[in-house]
Formats: sequence, C-alpha cells, structure tokens
Amino acid sequence: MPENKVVELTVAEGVGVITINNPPVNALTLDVREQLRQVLQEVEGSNEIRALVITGAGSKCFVAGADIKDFPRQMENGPRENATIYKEMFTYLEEAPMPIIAALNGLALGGGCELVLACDLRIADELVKIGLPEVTLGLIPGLGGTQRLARLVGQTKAKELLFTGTIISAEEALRIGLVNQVVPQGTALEEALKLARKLAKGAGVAMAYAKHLVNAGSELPLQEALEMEMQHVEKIFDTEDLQEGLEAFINKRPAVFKNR
Ligand SMILES: C/C=C/C(=O)SCCNC(=O)CCNC(=O)[C@H](O)C(C)(C)COP(=O)(O)OP(=O)(O)OC[C@H]1O[C@@H](n2cnc3c(N)ncnc32)[C@H](O)[C@@H]1OP(=O)(O)O
Repeated sequence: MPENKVVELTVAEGVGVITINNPPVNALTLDVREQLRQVLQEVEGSNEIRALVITGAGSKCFVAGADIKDFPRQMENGPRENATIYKEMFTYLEEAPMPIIAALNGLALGGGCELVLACDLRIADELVKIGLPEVTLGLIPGLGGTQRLARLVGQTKAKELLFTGTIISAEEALRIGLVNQVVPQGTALEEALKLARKLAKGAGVAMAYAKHLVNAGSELPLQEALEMEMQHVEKIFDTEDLQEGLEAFINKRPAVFKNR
C-alpha cells in the first residue's frame, strides 16, 4: 500500500471506480501516474469489472493537468518517457472491452482533459470547465490531446481551443460534442455510477464490439470499416448473449447477459 495513496480503485456491482485524490487540484504527479498505472492493471486483470468510472476527489478539480511543479522529476528522462507511460494507459482505456465513463466533478485541464478524451463517455457537473491551456505555458498537449480532441469535435474547433488555450464551460463542451451529459452540480459521479451499473448489466460483448468498431473503424476507409462491422456481426451471432437476448424478448422477461 503506497504511503501516499493518491489513486484509489473500488469495485461494486460490476462497476470499477477510479478516484484521483491528490489535493489541492488532483495534478498528475509521478505518484498519480504510477498508481493510475497500477489500478488500470488491476482493472485489466479483474473478471468482475464490466464498466469503469474515472473521477476526481473533491468538487474543485477532476484533474488540473500535469503537476507543473513536478515537471523536472516527471521529465527527467525527457517528455517521451512520461508521455509513453500515459499513452499506454490511455490506449488501454480506448481498447478495454468495457464502457469507460469520465465523471467530471471539477476542472479537467491539460493532461486531465487528455485523460477524459481517452474515455468513452463524459458526464460533467454543470460548473465544470474543461480545456487544453498548454499553449499559455508555451507547451502543446503531449498526451494525445491534439489528436483525440480533433477526432471528437472536429479540426476547426480543436484548433481554436488549442491556439487559444480556452477553458470552456460544461454547456459549451456539451454543445460541441465533447461531453455526453451536463448534470446538476455535484451529481456527475452519481449519474455516471447509475449509467455504469446499467451498462454493467448489459450485453458486454455487444458493447465491447461497438466500442472497438467505432474506435478502430474511424481510422479506416468506409468500405473496410463496414467489412469489419460485418465480421463482428457474424461473431456476435455465435454468442450466448444474443440467444439470451432474443429468448428474453420473446418470453417478455429481462435478459441476463453473461458476456459470452
Ligand atoms: C502533458 C500535460 C501538460 C499539462 O497538463 S500542462 C498543465 C495544464 N494545467 C494548467 O495549466 C492548470 C494550471 N492551474 C490553474 O490554472 C489554476 O491553478 C486552477 C484553475 C487549476 C486553480 O486556480 P485557483 O483556484 O485560483 O487556485 P490556484 O491558487 O491557482 O492553485 C491552488 C494551488 O494548486 C497549485 N496548482 C494548480 N494547478 C497546478 C498544476 N497543474 N500543477 C501544480 N500545481 C498546481 C497552485 O500552484 C496552488 O498552489 P499553492 O497553493 O501552493 O500556491
């Protein structure tokens, strides 16, 4: 058990919850990076977790970005080593066969925003602000922000946000498609948990396939992506879940999906 526990994983009802708790702003320090890597390995090794929620402790910040004061330590071997570790974690989030929801309890800035961009869904408290202010420090996002933001909201809006470093409101983030939902202040985690519990009882194989197809297909020519979709349709016809789903509908009862 690390003496300075800044990242916690709890699991209940098939839902894993990762909480980043590094006051005062949940900045990404070396401890946060290492403990986040550890808990994601636990998630990967778990047979119990069917949906994952990531949130920040407190009501001020989800994650206020990399720990600017800790840069020398984090970057002692250059920015590539630090970024590679985060790239592995964010790639895991994008490839994990389960829905991953960011519950935005507060400011998501810089690396915090980049963590959010690697999740599948984003639910924000109404007072949340989110953005990539790196340019105001003379930096650029180094954890995938230039690429994932442009893919999510389009190049024009992404360039505007990257050039200006503007921190946008939750409502604006909703308007541009950066978040799925804006909820009353202080309820983002509760709403994310409600959704995660529902998804954890859902057809996990179908959701995993849909996630993979959207992520992988977005980088393929359309016809190749359609073929990849059809291959997954053929695979899903061999699953017990599909049989269960059809029988449950016919017999007018809730389906009980076993993720196989
Ligand atoms: C590859 C990734 C790159 C990046 O992520 S670059 C970093 C991107 N993030 C930022 O640029 C955010 C910088 N921080 C801020 O803009 C503000 O802060 C906040 C909006 C987060 C909060 O503002 P307010 O409420 O006025 O509080 P406060 O006095 O500015 O901060 C409280 C304490 O928190 C420290 N702090 C804030 N952000 C960071 C950070 N990103 N890294 C390290 N420390 C941070 C401050 O210094 C201060 O500390 P003390 O009380 O000792 O003066």
